[in-house]
Amino acid sequence: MKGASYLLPSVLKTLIFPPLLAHILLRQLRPPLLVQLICYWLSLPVLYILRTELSLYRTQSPARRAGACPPPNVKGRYPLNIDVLLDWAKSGSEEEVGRMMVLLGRQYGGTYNTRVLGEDQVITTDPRVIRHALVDDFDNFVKGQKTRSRAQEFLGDGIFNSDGEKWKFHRSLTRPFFHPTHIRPSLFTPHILSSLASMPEIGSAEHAGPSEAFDMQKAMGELSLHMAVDWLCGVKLDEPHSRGEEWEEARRGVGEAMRLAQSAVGRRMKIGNLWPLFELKADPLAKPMRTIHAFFRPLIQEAIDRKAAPEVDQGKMRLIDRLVAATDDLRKIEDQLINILLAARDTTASLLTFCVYGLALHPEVFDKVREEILSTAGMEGEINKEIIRDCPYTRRFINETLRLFPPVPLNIRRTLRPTLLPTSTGERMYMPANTALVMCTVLMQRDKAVWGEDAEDFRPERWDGGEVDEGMKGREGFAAWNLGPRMCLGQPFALSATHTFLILLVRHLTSQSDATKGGKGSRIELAPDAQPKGTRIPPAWTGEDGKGGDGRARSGRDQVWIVSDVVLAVKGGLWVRFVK
Ligand code: HEM
Repeated sequence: MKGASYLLPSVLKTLIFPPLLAHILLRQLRPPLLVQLICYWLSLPVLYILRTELSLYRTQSPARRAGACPPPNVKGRYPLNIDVLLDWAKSGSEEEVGRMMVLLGRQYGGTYNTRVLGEDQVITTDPRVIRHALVDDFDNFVKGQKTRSRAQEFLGDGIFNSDGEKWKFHRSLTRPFFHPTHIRPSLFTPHILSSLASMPEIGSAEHAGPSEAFDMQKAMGELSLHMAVDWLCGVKLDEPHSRGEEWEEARRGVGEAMRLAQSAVGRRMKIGNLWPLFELKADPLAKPMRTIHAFFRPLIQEAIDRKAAPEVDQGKMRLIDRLVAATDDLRKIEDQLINILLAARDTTASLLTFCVYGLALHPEVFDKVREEILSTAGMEGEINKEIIRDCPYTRRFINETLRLFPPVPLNIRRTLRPTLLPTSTGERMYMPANTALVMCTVLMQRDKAVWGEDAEDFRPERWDGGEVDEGMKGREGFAAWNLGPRMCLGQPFALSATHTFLILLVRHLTSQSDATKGGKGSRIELAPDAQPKGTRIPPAWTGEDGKGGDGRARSGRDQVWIVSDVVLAVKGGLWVRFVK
């Protein structure tokens, strides 16, 4: 049975062992059956509490010996913090979970232990702690066997799902292909132009007044899939092909199949060790994985045939060719392609979506971006790296979007050995071995203690000051690309694609704040009226006057409902329209 190696010990420990122990103890006393049954039942919570207290003691004494303290434990109203778990489960959206984390953070500081059901789970928004885990004590903080086993059928042993030597192998194999020489704006331009042409109004001929509203998030998801598959495999998804019916079906379904596989793995992560019990009836990964294999396998075969051909056109070399040249292991090649498609698609789609959101929400920022782009890139002509380099304000705009809306809002690691966490308050916190650390990048990047009183404001100007060229790698409190040896490899891809997209989009648009300045073109507006039922932002979050509310939605600044659905996304889609 899948996952049995984790499920069985868990079931034994939590459900079988306590009544068994009670049975052995009661054997001599022979109480009436009803008393026996009550004792069996009570044995479950009693043993749970005893184990919890023991593990607490085991953490506190080494912490004291090391001159440190354990992270403060959340003190719920009910034993084992069941109320925290219930609040967590009850809260209808990620926004509410985020708010709970903010509230817990206010009470317990930047690093605390939820200890739900007696299990250590340290949550942090402290930049020092995050830096320690991702950079300074990198070898000790791993993805771990538990995470790996939950994603094994989907990600295999690929870069995302491996640690140690395997991870090093994958990283060094693919790293050269992420060099900016393999990533040119011209690679993205045809896909972006075709995406823009399919948008209402931009695609149509002369049109006055507001256009039909459409879901920009969906459009960005499709665009990112097309760009990533082309870069990985050299295949244009909308071009005719001769790979047969089965591949055609896989081509149409691969985006959705990736989404389903990701959400099945995400669900396993949330459920924990007992996930196999929830998959007894059906394997949620079976169907999506069939589509994903049917998509990639013929492409790998084509790359193998290309390898055998006498002359390979270097200009047309793609990552798939590099993988095929480096190994004969088809499973490894496929794992790596799936991992990188996963890494590239939703993250880029999320960044592009929130860039459009930021432009629509902040007309004055839009006008600055537009002015810079038009004075550097003009209204037409090819886009190249020099043009992108000469758009520093646009880069600041992208950084600010990544700060407030990081596509990967949190990251999880597990300790191999005990460690001392250096915190921003100067205190050192003891973390035992085999303990999960949840790093909430999104909360750290919105934290006033880290970014100042205006942390919740969208202000690209905060990135002024010469650091931009270094990609803000060392900026304390910014980890949208991750930090340290596992830092995102795809940064040049995502940035080049996003700059190219912004340049091409802005060429179609006029000034947002002053129509008289703009000339031809449209403005882009959010279309809350088109938002599907049940996905509009609740009024209590934004407040009557659109300011303040109850503290959620960046204290009422946001006008859409933001959720963390594997990556950061807008609930129900980002509905916008172009207005002449
Ligand atoms: C805005 C877009 C993107 C953001 C914000 C982003 C962010 C991240 C983050 C936070 C990680 C660390 C994940 C972890 O530790 O579990 C990561 C890893 C990674 N990213 Fe990205 N990413 C983006 C786009 C891309 C793209 C376009 C590609 C490929 C074309 C890519 C390839 C990778 C790879 C291969 C890794 C794994 C690195 C490793 O474990 O050594 N990313 N990315």
